[in-house]
Amino acid sequence: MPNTVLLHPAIDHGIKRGAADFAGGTLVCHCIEDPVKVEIKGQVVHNHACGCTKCWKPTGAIFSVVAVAPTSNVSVVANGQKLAIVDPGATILRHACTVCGVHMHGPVEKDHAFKGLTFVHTELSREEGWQEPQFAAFVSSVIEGGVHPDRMGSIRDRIRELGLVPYDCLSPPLMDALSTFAAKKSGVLPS
Ligand SMILES: N[C@@H](CCC(=O)N[C@@H](CS)C(=O)NCC(=O)O)C(=O)O
Ligand SMILES: [Zn+2]
Ligand SMILES: [Zn+2]
Repeated sequence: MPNTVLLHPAIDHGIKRGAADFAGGTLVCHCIEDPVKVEIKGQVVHNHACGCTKCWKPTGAIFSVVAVAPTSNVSVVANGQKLAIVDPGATILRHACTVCGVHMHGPVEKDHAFKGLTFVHTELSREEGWQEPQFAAFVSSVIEGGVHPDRMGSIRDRIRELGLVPYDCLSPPLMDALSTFAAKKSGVLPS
């Protein structure tokens, strides 16, 4: 029987490769009137599916698709007065539209391996050529979002079928970056 598990509309029909020379684009929230717009200069990196409960997902999706861009490449260009920070205590300062609920940009500003990067959802842009998702992160966390644990086998099978590796935290290079940051901070590694 074919695997009919739906993860996220941007990947459910197969993953489309991004363009190497992509110039960037504009994210637009779901408001019909006065939408918030966020401009990203250049390509994103580390695009991935995320199963955690904190990342924004379109209606019906069990995964988020989220990437990062250098914060200096990200600017709010319209209706920024509608944005509010979802959780000021979180590492990722997710700025959501207070009318439609869509998360528009999430900078990391505290002392952290990802400081200087902003988390963004490229599906909010009409431009084509954004980097495609590279892996699936926080897969087990979809259970915390309400997915029955019995579905995890077919969910991981579908992720692999799409050509992604399912991880229950971040990918090994990103986990290594977090641990390298911690080791430098504690003095175990020279900084
Ligand atoms: N199991 C937790 C995991 C949350 C989590 O750690 N999310 C990751 C991936 S986005 C993270 O780095 N969060 C930092 C933050 O939310 O600021 C959940 O699903 O709520
Ligand atoms: Zn909105
Ligand atoms: Zn997440």
